[in-house]
Amino acid sequence: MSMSWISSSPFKWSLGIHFSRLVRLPSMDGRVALVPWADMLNHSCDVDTFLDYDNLSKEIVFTTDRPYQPGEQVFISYGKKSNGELLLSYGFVPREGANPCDSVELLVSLKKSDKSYKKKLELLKKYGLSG
Ligand SMILES: C[S@@+](CC[C@H](N)C(=O)[O-])C[C@H]1O[C@@H](n2cnc3c(N)ncnc32)[C@H](O)[C@@H]1O
Repeated sequence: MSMSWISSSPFKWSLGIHFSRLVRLPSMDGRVALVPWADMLNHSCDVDTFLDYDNLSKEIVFTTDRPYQPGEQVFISYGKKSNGELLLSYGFVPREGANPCDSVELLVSLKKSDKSYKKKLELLKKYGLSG
């Protein structure tokens, strides 16, 4: 299918808007929405605030984990994501040590020709590290 009717700049802009501003709604099976006022909220690893769809009021509701003072910046959690996930999805990384959810994925491969193949495989399975 030809995509020549889409010029690349508006397309990239739309993708950027979509990926940096969409909100996942837990009570709607993780469906996503663009919520105009919510796109101003920055992420903090220290808060447990979230947005969700309220079926009773038919509104998007913002729930905070504590009271806020007038003028104080209100943060939201974009989810328990590693620094790599935050960088790829939102283009920023929390300062060093600020993200308790940071993790690194390690891919371990095992060759069948390895003389300890069986033993290593057993151990990987035992500790839930085998795919
Ligand atoms: C939903 S928007 C948040 C509002 C945005 N800061 C603004 O000025 O409109 C998401 C973007 O805000 C920025 N952002 C959010 N939280 C941040 C943080 N803790 N540190 C640095 N940049 C952050 C990132 O560029 C991210 O892609």
